[in-house]
Amino acid sequence: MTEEPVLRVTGLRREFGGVVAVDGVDFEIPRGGSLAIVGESGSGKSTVANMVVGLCAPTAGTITACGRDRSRPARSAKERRLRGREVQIVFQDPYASLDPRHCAEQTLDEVLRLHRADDGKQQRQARVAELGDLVGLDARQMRARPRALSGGQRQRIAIARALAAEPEVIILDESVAALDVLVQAQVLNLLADIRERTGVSYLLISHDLGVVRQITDETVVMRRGRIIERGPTADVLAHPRQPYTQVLRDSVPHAGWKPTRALRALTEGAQPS
Ligand SMILES: Nc1ncnc2c1ncn2[C@@H]1O[C@H](COP(=O)(O)OP(=O)(O)OP(=O)(O)O)[C@@H](O)[C@H]1O
Repeated sequence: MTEEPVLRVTGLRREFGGVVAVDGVDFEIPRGGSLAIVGESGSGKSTVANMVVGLCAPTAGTITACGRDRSRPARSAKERRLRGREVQIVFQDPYASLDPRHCAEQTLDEVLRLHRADDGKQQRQARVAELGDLVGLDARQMRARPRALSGGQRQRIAIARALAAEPEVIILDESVAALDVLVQAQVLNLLADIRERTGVSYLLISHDLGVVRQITDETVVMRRGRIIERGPTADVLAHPRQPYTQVLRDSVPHAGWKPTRALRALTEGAQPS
């Protein structure tokens, strides 16, 4: 018997007024797996992420995490807590999502109070130290306010905060997009290492195929709210079947990069040939 996927999404749809942002999206992530959603700006990636984590309700379709349905808003604080142990999200800008008055220790302690209510102060302190170690923050950094830390260090706190709830799935919504290349590489290594050590699954939202290549097993490509291509990440990147995916791949900026005619056609709404 095959194991139940940790996350399954079927027929997902979201409308905003007259705009269909997401239309008939299906995918699943096996336990410990890592799936990327790629696509140009406005293709519906973040709307899918927000529906999975529960920030936005689907117009239609189902979302199941750890075998439990989460397609409709949670009806109680207990249900919200339970869902928080299934799926967490890390956004692009940790500065906006971290409380500027709290150091990492306080931020993590707050999550532990919520999700490990039976633990005493000492157990929580030990767990906070463990989480700091896991994301590579030293004692000084754990006691500093967010504004005294670098972007990479702040993003490590955001990752530790997501891990504190011991979720089965972490959504990484452009989580390394704002970091410079060197720090981005360090955080990507860290994420790969965490997956190996904890068995957590990732749903990675990214427009950067270089990032996708490094930490995902499978990729789906979205265009105008629909999935147009899917497969193992290495195959999708090496042998894209859709012209759109080819254009996405070929337009990854590098030294001396100039937009191709196909990319210009795409951004102007025409079908690339
Ligand atoms: N709250 C909202 N109200 C109205 N329209 C929305 C809302 N959120 C998203 N949309 C629309 O839904 C579509 C998909 O947006 P979404 O943010 O999911 O795309 P994306 O692929 O994540 O883009 P980006 O990479 O730029 O973040 C867009 O046309 C967007 O304008």
